[in-house]
Amino acid sequence: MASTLHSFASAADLAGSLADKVADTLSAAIAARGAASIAVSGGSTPKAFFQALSTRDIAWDKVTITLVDERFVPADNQRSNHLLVDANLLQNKAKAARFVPLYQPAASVEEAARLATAKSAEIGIPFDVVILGMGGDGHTASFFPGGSNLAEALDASTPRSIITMEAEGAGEPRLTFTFSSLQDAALLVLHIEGEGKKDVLAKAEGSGDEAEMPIRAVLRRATSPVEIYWAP
Ligand SMILES: O=C(O)[C@H](O)[C@@H](O)[C@H](O)[C@H](O)COP(=O)(O)O
Repeated sequence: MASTLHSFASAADLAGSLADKVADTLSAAIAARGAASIAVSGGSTPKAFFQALSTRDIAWDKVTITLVDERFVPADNQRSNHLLVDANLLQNKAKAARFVPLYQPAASVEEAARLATAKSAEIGIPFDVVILGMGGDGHTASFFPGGSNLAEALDASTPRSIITMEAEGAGEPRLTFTFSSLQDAALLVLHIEGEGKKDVLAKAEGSGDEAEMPIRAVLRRATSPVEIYWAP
């Protein structure tokens, strides 16, 4: 599917503009069906965007927030994406939103994925908003090159679910929504910052296997247009 690049002079300008766009999309969903959903990424890039979005005046009590992926660590662990969202997005007006975690206290990451899949089923499909990031290796969500379940994660026929992923660059075992769960969001955003990530994007947009740079699956096969938000 087509992608559109939205370039901004600064990260602050991007954060404000993306917060406005997401708030408008969530409000339109609430107006249409009384509810809205958003799945966000972790990492370092989205912090300013989360803080800007948390101040937007929308019916947050009608919004469900979840994560596109999570490290298999509890929410009090510094590596937790839940902790990042709690500290930066579930603040201010957005405190009223419902949050659905991916991490589940379970004997194994596989059992946690089964529990998380069951809990996420109540969110409804497709997501109204999905915010993806991208690593320097071309991963997105927890679709890492060489990942233990990468083929299953990227297969469009894999049912919408949360699966596990282990990979050299991932740190802890991961819990990740599948490509099929994310790729048809009403608003599908890839949020990247810095010249380095722009170079990675240019390489990903070129030829090569999806397995080498899994973001390619989104850029090439997502049914929704990909809105790329970039700032230096
Ligand atoms: O759990 C995570 O780390 C994210 O979901 C991951 O996919 C992230 O979006 C990229 O790794 C980019 O991370 P940065 O924004 O820190 O570069």
